[in-house]
Amino acid sequence: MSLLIKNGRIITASGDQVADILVEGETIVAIGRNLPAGNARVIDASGLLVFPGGIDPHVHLDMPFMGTFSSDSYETGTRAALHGGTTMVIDFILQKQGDSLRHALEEWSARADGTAVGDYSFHMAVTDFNEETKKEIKGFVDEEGITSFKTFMAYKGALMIDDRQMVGLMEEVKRCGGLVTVHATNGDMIDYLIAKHRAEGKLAPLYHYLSQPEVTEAEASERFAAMSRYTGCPGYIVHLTCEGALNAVREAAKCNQHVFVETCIQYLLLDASLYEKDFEGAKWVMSPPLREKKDQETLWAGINQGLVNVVATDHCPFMWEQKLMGREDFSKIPNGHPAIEHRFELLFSEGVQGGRISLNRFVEVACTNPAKIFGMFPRKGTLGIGSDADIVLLDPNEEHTLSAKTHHMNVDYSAYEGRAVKGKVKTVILRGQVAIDNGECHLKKGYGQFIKRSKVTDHI
Ligand SMILES: NC(=O)NCCC(=O)O
Ligand SMILES: [Zn+2]
Ligand SMILES: [Zn+2]
Repeated sequence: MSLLIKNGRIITASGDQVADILVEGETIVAIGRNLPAGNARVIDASGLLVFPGGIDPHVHLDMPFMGTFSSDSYETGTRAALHGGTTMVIDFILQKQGDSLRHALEEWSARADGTAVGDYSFHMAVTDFNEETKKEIKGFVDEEGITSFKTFMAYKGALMIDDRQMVGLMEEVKRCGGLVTVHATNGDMIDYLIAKHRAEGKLAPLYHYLSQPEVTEAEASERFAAMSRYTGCPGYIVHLTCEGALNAVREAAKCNQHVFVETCIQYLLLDASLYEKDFEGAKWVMSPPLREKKDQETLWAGINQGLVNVVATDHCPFMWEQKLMGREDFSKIPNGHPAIEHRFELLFSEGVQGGRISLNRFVEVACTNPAKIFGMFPRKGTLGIGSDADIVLLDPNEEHTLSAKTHHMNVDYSAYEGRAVKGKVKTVILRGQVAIDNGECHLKKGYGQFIKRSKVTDHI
């Protein structure tokens, strides 16, 4: 099937032009003025912005975590993502401590294969690095197209690895041509503070926040950057939230290191005052927690300074019933919040319409950098001849309000209830197929493809 998208304002990380895009099958074959339609279905994009499909490289779908599962499946999560202009996500496989990486891959593939509506890939989370795990890394990079390895410096006793394992993993990942990503907070310090608050009977969601002060993130980010510098392994810090942690990266950048930074939409827009709402604060219990207004300013500036490379979501939704598991004890509230559907529009509304970032910068952090850093560019993350036809048409002037009553995520509350947004995704195309049009999804469960990624050494 052919598609001709006519007269849209096409925005890439470096371009801005009014033109047409011709799609044949799954691929963009021409971009120019007054392209002939031939037999193609014509989509009029006059007055609309035309972006590459959004890529959210940090989501948790159907994930076993804290005694329950995140509530969006690959079907509901990727469909909701498409509604909001995100055509591809990268999820996390979690190795069980004492078990193999391969086994975890099989378990995750069984949940995702044939169910995703949008495209997806996996990061491999290494929670137990040993001689056996070490032997598996090369096969993931060379054969599976899974080239990024996630680590946790927190969640002590569950997912956390120590520095000995981190350095060993980094050496092996560098040798194989991959990238190590990290949840960078000091797990021992947090473990101590959680125990202290519980012993003092301080059990409300507010104490989740007070158990993870800024210093826990700044210290771990600095330590991670030092280990990345020593081993020469490219690093990527996920969900960075605060000034102290970004300053650690600023120092690392002076050494010309590859330490990439991701923040998430919630850390740009929401702040820790939400934890003062008694148990309702559980809606925003996530790790790291929301921070202060001054951190939001630092993160927006970090985007413009090129220090913050990616804006993701860390989408990890739980039903209110699941959040109630921590009614009597903040440490039992499943960590995470729902956002996969809203990242693209919120970043456009608050970032571009709010005058904080340019249109090109918007595309860079929401589409292009995730594709480049994770080895999918230029197939994904841009609008170019030969790229996958993953295309978003957005009306910059349409205003709407976010609500659990209208969202498509499988979760019964909205972390952004009542929030006004200026800019609405109207049409989404995924690999040449119209996925979303006027609020309706036209793709079936199983259309989403697993996307193999290239070695990091091929593109850094
Ligand atoms: N972030 C969060 O609170 N939940 C998901 C797991 C993680 O990314 O740490
Ligand atoms: Zn994390
Ligand atoms: Zn996460």
